[in-house]
Amino acid sequence: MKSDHRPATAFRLIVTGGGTGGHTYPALTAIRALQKRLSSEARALEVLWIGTADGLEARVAPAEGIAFATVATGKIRRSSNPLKMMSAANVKDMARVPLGVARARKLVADFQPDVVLATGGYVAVPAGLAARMCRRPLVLHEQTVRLGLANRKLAGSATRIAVSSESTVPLLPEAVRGAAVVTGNPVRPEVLAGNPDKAVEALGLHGFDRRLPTAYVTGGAQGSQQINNLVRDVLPWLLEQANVIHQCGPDHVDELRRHAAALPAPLAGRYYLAGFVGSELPDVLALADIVVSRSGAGTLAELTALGKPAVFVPLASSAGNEQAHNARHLEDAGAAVALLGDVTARRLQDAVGPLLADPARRDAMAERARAHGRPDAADRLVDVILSAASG
Ligand SMILES: CC(=O)N[C@H]1[C@@H](OP(=O)(O)OP(=O)(O)OC[C@H]2O[C@@H](n3ccc(=O)[nH]c3=O)[C@H](O)[C@@H]2O)O[C@H](CO)[C@@H](O)[C@@H]1O
Repeated sequence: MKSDHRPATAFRLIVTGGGTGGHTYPALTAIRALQKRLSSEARALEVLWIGTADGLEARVAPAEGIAFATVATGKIRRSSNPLKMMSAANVKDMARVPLGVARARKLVADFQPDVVLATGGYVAVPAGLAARMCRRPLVLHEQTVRLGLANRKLAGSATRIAVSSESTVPLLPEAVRGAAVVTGNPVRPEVLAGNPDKAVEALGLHGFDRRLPTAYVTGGAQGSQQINNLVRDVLPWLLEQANVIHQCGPDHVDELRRHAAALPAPLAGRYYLAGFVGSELPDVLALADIVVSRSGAGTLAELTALGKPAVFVPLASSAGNEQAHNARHLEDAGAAVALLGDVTARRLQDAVGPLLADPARRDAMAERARAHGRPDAADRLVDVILSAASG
């Protein structure tokens, strides 16, 4: 018998963005949330991710079974010195931009997406421009308070600009403000579902003293030399009162391990070093009573969605000093401690010590952090994508 029910056509999405975790994970989370929404309507999703060969997205997308294509991009190294801006590396990279746009244009023309979603990072520029050339709806997602460089370039071409904070809207150029929608910054759902005991098992943390609080120290995907040095300087003191999981960046593990070899036995058992925390991240966050961290937008979205007391050591050279802004914003809300300016080991001790000693203070801070979380950000971004597709 002939059925009247023809399968609805698949929704076709091109995602572009990446480089760091801050641009990659929101894209991944949006894809998964869109998939879930569409499958509840018995509709399929077809996705193509356009990224760079050496960014985090080149590992994340294929691991999730997402079709992945690369384009040449121009990574412009910012400098206040105009001579440095014209460095050989910058000039060479700028020359690659037209190549990237041409390739992206072909990819977009062939794939015919319903929407192109750009989540920032310099790779987003060619595919974003290609969306406009091929007259496909372009949705930008911005994680930070001020638009990043790629999103600034694309803002004039965007159908919608999804932003993570209300305070972004007045900072947008007036001509594009009408396209802004506040969604929040999507957090991977698994990050919100960690289990502390699993972290102990998976990482073999059997030397941890569970009567003590646990501190998770993280410098972002590459690690932070500054945070590593600070922690190294206070390590014996810190381990007297806490277990410590220290994510230090893949390039710094050996050096820190050599340093830790001098720790006496009970303290050494309470110290766990990792270059990068992969699938265990949710469980590590669940185990953590406090977090010492850079204040990138992705990390902040996760810590506020979870409600974790944090001590932030912002990256001073982040674009527009946005990490300092992020950290100060949460400190003003009583949800974190922000160590701005010159951070010494003494300042870190003075910030971390009272928190480790006072569970009630940690709880109050966690509560205030949670008030800033937006666990529904992925769903809101899906609404924006679907509405952009329907014109
Ligand atoms: C140096 C730089 O340009 N930083 C920017 C970059 O941050 P960057 O990507 O470095 O940092 P974010 O805090 O935004 O995101 C890091 C992500 O990686 C995850 N993670 C980290 C370490 C680890 O071992 N395992 C792991 O999974 C974190 O949980 C988080 O999801 O993009 C952010 C969002 O646009 C900006 O706010 C930052 O200023």
